[in-house]
Amino acid sequence: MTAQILDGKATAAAIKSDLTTRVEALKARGLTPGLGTLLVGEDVGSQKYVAGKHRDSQQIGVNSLQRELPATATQEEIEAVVRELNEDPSCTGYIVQLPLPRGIDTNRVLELMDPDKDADGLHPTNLGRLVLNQPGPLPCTPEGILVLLRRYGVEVNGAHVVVVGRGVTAGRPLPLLLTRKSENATVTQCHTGTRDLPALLRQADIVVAAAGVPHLVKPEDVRPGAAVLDVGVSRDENGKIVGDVHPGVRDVAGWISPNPGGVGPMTRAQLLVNVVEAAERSLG
Ligand SMILES: Nc1nc(=O)c2c([nH]1)NC[C@@H]1CN(c3ccc(C(=O)N[C@@H](CCC(=O)O)C(=O)O)cc3)C=[N+]21
Repeated sequence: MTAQILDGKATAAAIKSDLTTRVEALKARGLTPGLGTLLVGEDVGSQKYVAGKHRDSQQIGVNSLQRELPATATQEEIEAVVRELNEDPSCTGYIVQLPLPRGIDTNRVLELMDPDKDADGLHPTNLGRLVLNQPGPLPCTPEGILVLLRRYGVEVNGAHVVVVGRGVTAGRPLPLLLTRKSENATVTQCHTGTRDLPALLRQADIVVAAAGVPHLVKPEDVRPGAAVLDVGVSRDENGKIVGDVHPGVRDVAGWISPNPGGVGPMTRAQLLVNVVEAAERSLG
């Protein structure tokens, strides 16, 4: 069997086309949404993602506000930019690209953000809203994964989803989304402390690999016909992306998200959804 491709690039393009109409409507009401990014340091991967986010924004008519600080920036300098973005009315949503340099208190920076401008859905208030089933911006990678599964008709209701990884942007919030009544999945969360990962993977209808370990999920660990989503963004010595899913999984799985071209573009699309929705909410 060769897996059906969960095409994140095409799905993201469809989402962006829908958002273009909504941005035009906002502009007609006098509000042009603006996406801010704060990038601290010179990490090549982070620079690429941030550049991609601004390219996407421009495509749908959203303004870009790019803020950059050197890796040597202090806590106070970073917090000053966050305050500036909170107060700037032309910035309707923004993200602080993670990770921040060592020595910076990331949680203090994230808590300082205006939760209503939190385009990542990672502010403690918004993660709290998610736990409490209250409306708010959703974390982009988990929501992007759900939208991709929905678009390709992968059954989530009643499915056993095995999530590998417990990072704040993907692995930890994803089970919160999947176990809402509206999605109704059963989730097993695995991580580096999991005793027999292959045994759990083999039970999964859907595998989400978000551990950041190259080729962690092997073909022999995947149930034939399962859906496999690759969130991994490790890089090899040439700077090429290496996912958490072994390429051989393609011959076993029923659905697979390519990497690049799968979850990454969906993450970026959901970021724009959050920016547009925040702007819509601000107009009431
Ligand atoms: N505050 C914050 N929010 C994030 O959402 C966030 C973050 N920090 N830090 C780092 C991770 C990683 N991440 C990616 C986004 C898009 C692609 C993406 O679009 N990748 C392209 C390929 C890009 C390439 O080839 O280099 C693709 O998959 O097709 C990848 C990775 C967001 N992150």
